[in-house]
Amino acid sequence: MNDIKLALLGSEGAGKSAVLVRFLTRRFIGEYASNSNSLYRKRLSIDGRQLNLEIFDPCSQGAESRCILEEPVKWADGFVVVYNISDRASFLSAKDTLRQIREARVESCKGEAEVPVCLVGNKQDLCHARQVCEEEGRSVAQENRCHFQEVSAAENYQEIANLFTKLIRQVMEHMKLRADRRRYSGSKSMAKLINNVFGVGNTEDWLREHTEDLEYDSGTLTFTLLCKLYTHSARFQWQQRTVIDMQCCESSIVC
Ligand SMILES: Nc1nc2c(ncn2[C@@H]2O[C@H](COP(=O)(O)OP(=O)(O)OP(=O)(O)O)[C@@H](O)[C@H]2O)c(=O)[nH]1
Repeated sequence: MNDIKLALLGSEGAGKSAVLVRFLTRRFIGEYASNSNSLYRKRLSIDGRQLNLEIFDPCSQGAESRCILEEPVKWADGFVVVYNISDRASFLSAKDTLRQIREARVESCKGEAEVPVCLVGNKQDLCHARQVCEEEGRSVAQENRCHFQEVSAAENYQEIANLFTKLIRQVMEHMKLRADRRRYSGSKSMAKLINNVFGVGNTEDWLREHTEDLEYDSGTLTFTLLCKLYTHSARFQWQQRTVIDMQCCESSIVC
């Protein structure tokens, strides 16, 4: 089962808790306690996959608020940044939060800035008092390469459910991409190791020549690769049993 961690960020009163509670319960509750950080847990199924969802709703008041960005930015796999369309200051603060997420990710995740984020303009029902036009929100989202959605936690459940579903899908793809990248670099290191230790110039030919007993396990897309490594010169025989992911092995053969 996948664990997915999301964080809601935004200035005080933007409607973070309202948006989140709408998603979790389908209800709009007028007032929320806002003097403490909250962590919500929910199990759900998306595209047939069971997920453990954790959503952090930080308190944006008092002393705790000063450090909220540092922790969620490292902890979360994806972000919902909320502003209030009838409060320009909350929009400017959301812009700044997007910038801080990008910068913090670059620092803490070795250049991996592309964490999934959704910018949300809340309180769409207050459009008579609008201070931020929809186009502005969309363009800031484009600049930051994130998804954008205007919603009203007070009036609409479906848009909020859709935006969370979209974000969770994006997070799952992002996690898969990162795992593939790790596997690929792992397989490259393995090929390098074989080259260094055994002086084999072309890993692809070498693997073909020296690999026996491939045992496929189609269910998990893994197989056991039983390598028998023979030195050229003499009777010295190596046996090494390594479980390698199918994709990993394919990329090691390619490289
Ligand atoms: N009209 C309208 N009011 C909303 C909407 N969403 C939230 N509110 C109201 O805005 C106020 C603040 O909402 P919260 O969800 O507590 O905002 P928050 O961002 O979690 O605030 P903090 O916890 O203080 O950071 C509450 O009075 C909500 O009832 C909305 O979509 N429309």
